[in-house]
Amino acid sequence: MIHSFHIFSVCVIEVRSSVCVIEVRVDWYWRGTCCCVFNAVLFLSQVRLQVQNVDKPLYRGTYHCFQSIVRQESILGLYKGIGSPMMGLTFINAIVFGVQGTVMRQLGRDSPLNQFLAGSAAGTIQCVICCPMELAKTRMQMQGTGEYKSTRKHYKNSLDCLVRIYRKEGVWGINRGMLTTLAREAPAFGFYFLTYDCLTRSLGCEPDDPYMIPKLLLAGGMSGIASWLSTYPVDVIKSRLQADGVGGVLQYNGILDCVQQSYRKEGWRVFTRGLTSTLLRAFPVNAATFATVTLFLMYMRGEGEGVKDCEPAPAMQQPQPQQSSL
Ligand SMILES: NC(=[NH2+])NCCC[C@H](N)C(=O)O
Repeated sequence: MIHSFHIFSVCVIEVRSSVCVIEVRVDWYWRGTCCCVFNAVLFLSQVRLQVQNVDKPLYRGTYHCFQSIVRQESILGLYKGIGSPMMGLTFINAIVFGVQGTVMRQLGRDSPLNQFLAGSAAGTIQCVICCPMELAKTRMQMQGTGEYKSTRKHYKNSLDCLVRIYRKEGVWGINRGMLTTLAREAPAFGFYFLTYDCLTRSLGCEPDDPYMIPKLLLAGGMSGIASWLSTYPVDVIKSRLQADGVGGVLQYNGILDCVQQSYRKEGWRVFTRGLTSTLLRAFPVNAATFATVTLFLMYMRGEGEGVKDCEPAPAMQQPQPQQSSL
């Protein structure tokens, strides 16, 4: 059910205050499952490499990380922490594309600055879900490894993790890392939509173009990579702050202390830890996400098959009220 919800979220677009949903074909169910599993497995190596203790490193790189996890925690170890993204991504994607479209309509003019501002607004609002979701994911992924071995069975699952943190630390506790999440997501989503808008315009993604879908996939994948590269160092600090305390001992006294300790111990390279697996994941996941949403919006604008006389619009332009017929 959660897998279909995941694809459902990419198809649920807020259009003119009415939510329209297209039929989700069965084969998209399995694409959603693969997308979520691919997402979670690469998210796992990203966090493990970002947070591991440099004095006693467990992993030498992305591939060694996969090998070690399969050998020490079985193939199921790769799916640690999959629960929270499976639940959270449903609502995050729906919020992101709904808010971005609404803000673009409010801003009126489709310009690069407005694309960046609308994306930043979407990235800021979705942090309400993204921060607790990534806190649970990070803690589930880190428990039972390295110096966290003693916490092997501390949390039963992602929901149990959030409930325990809430009972012990209240609302502040489940929003640990919110400042760094906002510092990462607001600019990242601005670049996410700005890059996609610029690339789809320069590639000329027109409905009657035989290469439209490959161009949409390329533009979406590059937008995901550009957005992660834009604020990746902030993501490393966020992961370290959210993992802090899993073994019971708090290592950092806040964001600045985490930055200073990390840089002092490991140099500037610390801010690229886990970047390979992040970029390996960012391209296909965002290629699929943006292509699906764009094709859906084209369908809603009546630019689909057989409709040739309409004026091609920017890829992410929302349909006019009279076109939203669902
Ligand atoms: N932190 C970011 N780069 N956010 C923008 C991309 C978000 C996208 N849902 C992904 O997970 O790749």
